[in-house]
Amino acid sequence: MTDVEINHVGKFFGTLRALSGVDLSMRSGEFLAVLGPSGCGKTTLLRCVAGFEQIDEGRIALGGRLVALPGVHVPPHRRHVAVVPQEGALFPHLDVAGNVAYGLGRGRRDRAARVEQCLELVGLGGYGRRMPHELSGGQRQRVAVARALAPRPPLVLLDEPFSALDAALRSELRRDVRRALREDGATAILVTHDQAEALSMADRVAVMNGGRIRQVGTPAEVYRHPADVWVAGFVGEAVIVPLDGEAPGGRHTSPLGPLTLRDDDRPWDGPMAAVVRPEQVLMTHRRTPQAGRGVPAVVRRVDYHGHDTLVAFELADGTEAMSRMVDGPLVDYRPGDRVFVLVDGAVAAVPVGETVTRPVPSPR
Ligand SMILES: Nc1ncnc2c1ncn2[C@@H]1O[C@H](COP(=O)(O)OP(=O)(O)OP(=O)(O)O)[C@@H](O)[C@H]1O
Repeated sequence: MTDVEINHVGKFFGTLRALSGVDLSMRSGEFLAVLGPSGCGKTTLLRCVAGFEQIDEGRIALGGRLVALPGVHVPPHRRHVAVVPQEGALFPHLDVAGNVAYGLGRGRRDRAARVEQCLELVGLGGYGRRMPHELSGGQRQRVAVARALAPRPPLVLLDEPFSALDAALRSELRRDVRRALREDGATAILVTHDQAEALSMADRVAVMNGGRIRQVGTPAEVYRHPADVWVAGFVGEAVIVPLDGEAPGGRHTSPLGPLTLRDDDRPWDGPMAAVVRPEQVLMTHRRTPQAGRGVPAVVRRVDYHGHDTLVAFELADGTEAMSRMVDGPLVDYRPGDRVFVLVDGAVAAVPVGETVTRPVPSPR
């Protein structure tokens, strides 16, 4: 296990600034997801931590040891870091056990036992004699994770390791990999553009855009208290409702009806907006007592997802928004239906501007 300190790291590719003032602090055993859209710099950040790229600004320390500083660069093999790439890249001529044993010293007495233990951690106990071409894509990724864990690296870096897999396999593998890392006590950084993956796996999520960290927090913090409108929209679906800018808290009127703001203590500087999550929008066909104050709307689109349904609707003033409801017999909406909507519970208030507004909290 190791702790990670990334201070004000900057990285250029020629004139392109790929990373800018990146600050991140992780405690030993923590699982951090770096979440951001394509091209935001997350792989570059991972490569700087692994030692595959040199940094131009700032510093990186792993386990209290300085490994990167402009002009100072500890090479990857001396950083004690394991990387699980997008597609496992197993050695095709070695069997599963040979792949997993690859990073273990030849003389290790517990070699075979450790290999089997790692295979069991990833749910592949007994697969040691199979060749990589005899495995499914998901099984190959599991072997890649087992291979990374085998030498007990203090830090494991995962670069979109599930992106090539189908949805059902992905969620199963996420759970198993999360458990394996936890049981092994590894500190881990996962890079992903998939918000569900980041929120479901990580202890904390660092949301990145344009080479900068926009917010760091627990999954619930970044979802419920996004730092700004951009983070709100990237981490889950959001209906953004401009606020009038008068009062710092309390109740606000909006096209969606009255809104109660959650972040009452938040400084109110510049234009602000409310972030309404679709699951907070209740929808009924009739004005029930619960939706007595409901606002009339017309259903425009219905996206059925099995476990839930996302209904897009339009208010009288043309505002478009969404309601998410758990699938059930009462969920029966069609485009053109006249309905009533109501926002249930408090909502976050966020600055509209593109600036970073929250300090990066330390995990300690
Ligand atoms: N070796 C390189 N040379 C020049 N530019 C690069 C290099 N590697 C990355 N970049 C650029 O740096 C920026 C960040 O790239 P990076 O791969 O870190 O993004 P990312 O968030 O991981 O994206 P993706 O999810 O698509 O992999 C991009 O604009 C990319 O084109």
